Amino acid sequence: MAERTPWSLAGALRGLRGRKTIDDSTWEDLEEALLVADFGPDITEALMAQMRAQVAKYSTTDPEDLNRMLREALEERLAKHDTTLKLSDRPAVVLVVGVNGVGKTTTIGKLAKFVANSGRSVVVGAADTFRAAAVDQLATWAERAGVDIVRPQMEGQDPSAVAYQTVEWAIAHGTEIVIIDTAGRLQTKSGLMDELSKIRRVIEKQAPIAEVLLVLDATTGQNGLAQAEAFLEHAGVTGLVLTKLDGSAKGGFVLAVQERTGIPVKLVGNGEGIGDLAGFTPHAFAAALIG
Ligand SMILES: Nc1nc2c(ncn2[C@@H]2O[C@H](COP(=O)(O)OP(=O)(O)OP(=O)(O)O)[C@@H](O)[C@H]2O)c(=O)[nH]1
Repeated sequence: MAERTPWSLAGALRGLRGRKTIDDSTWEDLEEALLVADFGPDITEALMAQMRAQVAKYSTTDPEDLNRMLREALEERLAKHDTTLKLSDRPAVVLVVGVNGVGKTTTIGKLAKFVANSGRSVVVGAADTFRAAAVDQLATWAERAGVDIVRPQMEGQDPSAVAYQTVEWAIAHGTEIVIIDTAGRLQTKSGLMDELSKIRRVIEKQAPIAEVLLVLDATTGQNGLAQAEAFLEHAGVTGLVLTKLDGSAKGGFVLAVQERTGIPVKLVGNGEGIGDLAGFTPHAFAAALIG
């Protein structure tokens, strides 16, 4: 993550760092940079208070000190959650959920490749039977990633049946990792949540669920989070995936979303290519954020 990113605060902080001393305009610029980056008012206020207190405590006037303190404060807050993917079960079943268009299918393709690259066998399950095109799209990604796929046996098959068959297939073939795609939208919210809980129940008849990953589009920032509320309330989410960070100026959203939901960010999507997915490391992210 060393390259320049649109979500880095480095540009916004350049003016601040270019000054000889910390003054009133430093604080104004810092506050604006934090708000523009979508940290949200609460975190912005807390960070501002923390930085003012630290600057006073160490009686520094050097903007470089402030920059370093900010990076350390962000890293400390980002590291409050365990951001590692838990894939030690065999099979390790990963359920991927989220509203349509956020990048679910793309993320599954990238994740399949990411896991396969580390030498583990993978099968993906096309349990988004709601849209026929979704199955074909997932099949294309599975092929690119060089992993197996279990498709519905007929159009519109019960998604939980596909999820069940995928896990069954993995157990029969000794496949280590199972990644299941789910529909983003049904007619009603309760229909969607009933379907998800049914998928969970049938999977758990055969294997525990290792991770439920909620995919969020970083370009929509905190507004997009509202759309995902039902998943957060009912889907048993264990980790967040932030997609489209490459096209987003909202680097602060990463911290905001983690603090607001209490759920760790486990993966970050940085582009449309199959290699554009990275695990989430607070130290590296804080460094890239501050620049
Ligand atoms: N720039 C960028 N684009 C992304 C990223 N992830 C996904 N996309 C794009 O976002 C669009 C939607 O991605 P999909 O994977 O089809 O989203 P989905 O959530 O599966 O959508 P449905 O299949 O409609 O439910 C596609 O054009 C992807 O190429 C990312 O990390 N960066």
